[in-house]
Amino acid sequence: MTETRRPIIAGNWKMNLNHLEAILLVQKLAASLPERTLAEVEVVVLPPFTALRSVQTAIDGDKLQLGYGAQDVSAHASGAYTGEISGGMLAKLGCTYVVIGHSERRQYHNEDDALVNAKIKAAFAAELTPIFCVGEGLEIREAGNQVSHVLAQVDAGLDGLKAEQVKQTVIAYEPVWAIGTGKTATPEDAQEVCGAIRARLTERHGAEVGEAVRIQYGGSVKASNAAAIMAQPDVDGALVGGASLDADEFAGICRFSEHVGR
Ligand SMILES: O=C[C@H](O)COP(=O)(O)O
Repeated sequence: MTETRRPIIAGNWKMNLNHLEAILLVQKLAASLPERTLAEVEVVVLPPFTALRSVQTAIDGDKLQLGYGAQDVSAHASGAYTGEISGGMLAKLGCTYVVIGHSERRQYHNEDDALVNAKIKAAFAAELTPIFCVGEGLEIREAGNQVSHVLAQVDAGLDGLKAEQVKQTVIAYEPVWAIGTGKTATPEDAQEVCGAIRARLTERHGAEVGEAVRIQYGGSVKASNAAAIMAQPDVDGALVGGASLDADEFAGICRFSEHVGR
């Protein structure tokens, strides 16, 4: 990370917590975060759709300094798409962010790069900020092709976007083999790919965009390893799964700078 990009730590709760449990977690998290952390770091929670209204009420009601968003969005604006949730619905709930292209959506729902691109465009149409996920599977990593694989995902996902939209996008690099497995990429592994993503953004969209985009690392991030990952120059945040369900652990990740003496 650098001083010019504000770190963003986002907790992807995945399919966990009902709306009552969600309120408790948000309140406990807010109580665990000191002012200094909240001034330095953008802290975001990404609950299931069913908890969004309750999380909105808790955050607005107590004026908590937390951002929030959803874990997916439809590529369509409205209509006969049973079970889907539109960007407009999320915006109306006060969401700032929406996760798009998470590897679990790609794997279990066959989401391809074209659909991811359409969803990113749908998010912008609703004035939501995408947290756009990319990452390689184990076979690709073992073959040493992680950089080219991820850059192809980045190019496809951002295809047709204006430079201003790319600049606003948060990109989450999540090596699939490190998600929920306890295997964390080394800080150098994370930097290799995040640095390549930034170089590609600079090449395609100009230096201003490349310098501005925030790139997160995701995959078994914990309070104990967050500081080393965040110390990498092109890593500006973390997309946290399992550890975001525990307020103390997630707050520990958000407080990463205390471990590097900043
Ligand atoms: O969205 C979050 C990632 O999939 C990481 O999940 P994890 O922290 O449980 O490995």
